[in-house]
Order: sequence, then C-alpha cells, then structure tokens
Amino acid sequence: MEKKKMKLVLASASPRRKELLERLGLDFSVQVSKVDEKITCSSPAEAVKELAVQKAEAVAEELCRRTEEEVLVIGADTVVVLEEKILGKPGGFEGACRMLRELSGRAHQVCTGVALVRANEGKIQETRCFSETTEVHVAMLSEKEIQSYAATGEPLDKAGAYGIQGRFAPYISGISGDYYNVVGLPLHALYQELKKTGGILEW
Ligand SMILES: Cc1cn([C@H]2C[C@H](O)[C@@H](COP(=O)(O)OP(=O)(O)OP(=O)(O)O)O2)c(=O)[nH]c1=O
Repeated sequence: MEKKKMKLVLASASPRRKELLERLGLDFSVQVSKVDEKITCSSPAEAVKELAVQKAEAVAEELCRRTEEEVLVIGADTVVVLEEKILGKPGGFEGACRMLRELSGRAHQVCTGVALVRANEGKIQETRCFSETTEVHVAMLSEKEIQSYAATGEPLDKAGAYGIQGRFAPYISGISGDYYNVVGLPLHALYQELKKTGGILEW
C-alpha cells in the first residue's frame, strides 16, 4: 500500500526557524499566522506552549479549509526567563539596553514551546505540544558593550534582546541544553516528535 504523504507547514515569520527546520532535510512551506497572541498561563513553559498552539492552530484552520490534503503545522514561541520574569522582544534601543543590563553576569533560561497540529477534512484532528528549556550564562557586560550591541539592531526581533547565533556570541560564557532551542527551535526534541507522526519522516 502506498504511504500517505502529509504536507508540512511552518507557521512562523522567523527566518531562523525556517533555517533550523531546513536542517531536518524535510520539504515544507511557510505560512505566517495572523493570530493575536494571548497568554493566560503564568508559568513560562505553559505560556510558550499556549502561544505556539495559537500560531499553529490559526494556520491549520486556514489551510484545511482550502486544501484536501492532510497537513501538519508546526508553530513555536521563544522567551527568555530571568528569575521567573518573562522577557520577550525589547521594543526599541532603550528596552534592549535595559534587558541586556539585567542579563549581564547572570544565568537565565531560554524556553521554547512547540506545537504540532494535524488537520484534514476541514478540521483540526490533533494538537500536540511540548516545551524545552536551555540555560544560558552571560558574561559581565560593560555599558559600552551593551550600547554598541544594542546599536547593531540585532536585539529588536529577538526574545531577551540578544541572538546567541550573532554578534552576541562573544558574551556567552556557557550553555546547558540544546543550542538550537535558544535560536528558536529545539531540533532534537522536534525530530523525536516528528518520528511519532506517520507520513512525515521517510527514514
Ligand atoms: C534568545 C534568542 C532568541 N532568538 C529569537 C527566536 C525567535 O525568532 C525570537 C522570539 O520571538 P518569537 O515570538 O518566538 O518568534 P518570532 O516573532 O520571531 O516568529 P514567529 O512568532 O512568527 O514564529 O527570538 C534568537 O534568534 N536568538 C536568541 O539567542
């Protein structure tokens, strides 16, 4: 019997997430969700899962109305957690400097929630989600280092106002956990989840 193929869709505007998913060697398309993100959960791990589900379900609902094919939609959300306080995107130069001052010389967690939503025959059939946490240690930063990094513009679209994969790399003194989770997608955990989904991985 011929194996049924599922269409894989990444519900994300993040160029990093697209690059990371490409590393699994899968065919997929990208569709950005227009959802109004709302957090009702207080714990960071629950909040990121909630947001990931909102993004993936919004895209899945739209797609399954338009196509006969079975789809699997992946959504994700990343936050930085500093002593239980959630840091999202900084919203400007001053906000970025404030966040970087808070992160300087300390360890924090980066938490990414991932949702996998399967849909066909015009409706969502199954939603699964999980979260992954990585600990990141940031070296002591001088005010000059903070301001010149913030001025690169790199912090603006990133949770916690930094990108481990970019110009902030020299200030990372250590990490514990999945590096790719910090960039926006926990690749190993996602691969394990995809293996449980028939019709996606061919190997
Ligand atoms: C901490 C950290 C975050 N980030 C990024 C990952 C995410 O793209 C972003 C957090 O914002 P998110 O809201 O998780 O994602 P997004 O708005 O970029 O994309 P979408 O919601 O459409 O999927 O911060 C890095 O690229 N490097 C880092 O070191």
